[in-house]
Amino acid sequence: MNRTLRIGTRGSALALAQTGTVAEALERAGAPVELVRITTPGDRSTAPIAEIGVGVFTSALREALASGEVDIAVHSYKDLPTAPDPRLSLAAVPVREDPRDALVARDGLTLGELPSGSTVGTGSPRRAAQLRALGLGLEVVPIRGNVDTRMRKVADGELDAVVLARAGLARVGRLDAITEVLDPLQMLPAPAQGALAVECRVDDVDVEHLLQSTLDDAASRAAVSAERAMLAALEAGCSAPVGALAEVVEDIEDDAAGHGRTVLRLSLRGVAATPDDQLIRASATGETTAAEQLGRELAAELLDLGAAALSGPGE
Ligand SMILES: NCc1[nH]cc(CCC(=O)O)c1CC(=O)O
Repeated sequence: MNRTLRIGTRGSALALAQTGTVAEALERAGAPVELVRITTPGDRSTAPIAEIGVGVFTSALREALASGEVDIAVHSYKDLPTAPDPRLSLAAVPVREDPRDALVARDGLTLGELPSGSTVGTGSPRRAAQLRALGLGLEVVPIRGNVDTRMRKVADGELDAVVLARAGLARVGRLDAITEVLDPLQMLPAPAQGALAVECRVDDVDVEHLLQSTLDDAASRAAVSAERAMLAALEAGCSAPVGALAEVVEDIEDDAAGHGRTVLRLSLRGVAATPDDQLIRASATGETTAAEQLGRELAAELLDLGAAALSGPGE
C-alpha cells in the first residue's frame, strides 16, 4: 500500500483502543496509517439509546468513510444497524474478544450475593430483562455514558452494580474492576458483542483485500453472522430486546467408512424478552458455512415460541 490509510475513529477510550488494535495490525503488515477522529451525535447526546436510535455511534463514521474523508472505519460490531450499507464493504471481522457481559459491583459482590433491592445500572433493555428474569429482586436503573462514567457510579456509591461488556473493559484495561463474568446461561450477550467490524468503501478493492487478509477471522465472522442474521430476522418480526451467542464447537461425525472424524459446527443460542419480561429462549446447531441460515432458523423458532407476545407496546 503506497498511500497512508486514514482510519476513522470515535474519540472515546474504548473506540481509540479498538482502532489502535486495527492500526497496529495494519502497520505490522507494512501499511502506513493515520487516525482521524470523528465526533458522532451519540457522543454529544446523553439521552437513552432507546430514544436516539441504533446507529447513533456508527452513522457519522460511515458517512465519513463513504464521502472519502477516511479510508477505513472501525466499529463495535454490535453498534452497527443490521441493514447493510451498499456503499461499504465489511472487509474484516477480527478475532473476537470474550463476548460475555460482566458485573462490576461494590465490595467484590457477585449477582447472587447482591441483597434483594440492590440497584443495578444498565441502559440496555436486553440486560434489564435478563437481570429481572433472575428473580433476585434487583432494581434495574437505566443509565448511559461511557465505560468510565458507568463504573464511577459504583465507585461513588450511587449504584450497587453495573453490567458492562467484558470486551469493553478488556480493551480499556479495566478487567480488574469485574466482580463476576456473567454466564451466558443467565445473560446472553448482544449479537456481535465483543467483535469489531472493519469497513472500507465497496470500490476500494486494494484496501478491502488488505483488511481481509490482515485482519479477518473466519470463525469470528461465522459466529457473528449467525447472531446478526437472527437479530435481523427478529427485527422484522418483533420489537423485543434480543441476546445471541454463537460458538464454533467440535462435533464427531461418521465418514463414509464409518470412522468418526472431528468437524466444526456452529452452535447458536438466542433469547428475546416479551414486554412483560418473559424470556423466550431457543438454540440450534448448524454448519459454519451456513451461519446466516442458522440465525434465520433460530429467529423463526423464537417467533414461533412467542411471536404474538414479542410484539412490543404500540405494535
Ligand atoms: N453500546 C455501547 C458499547 N458498544 C460496544 C461496547 C463494548 C464492546 C463490545 O461490546 O464489543 C459498549 C459498552 C458496553 O456494552 O458495555
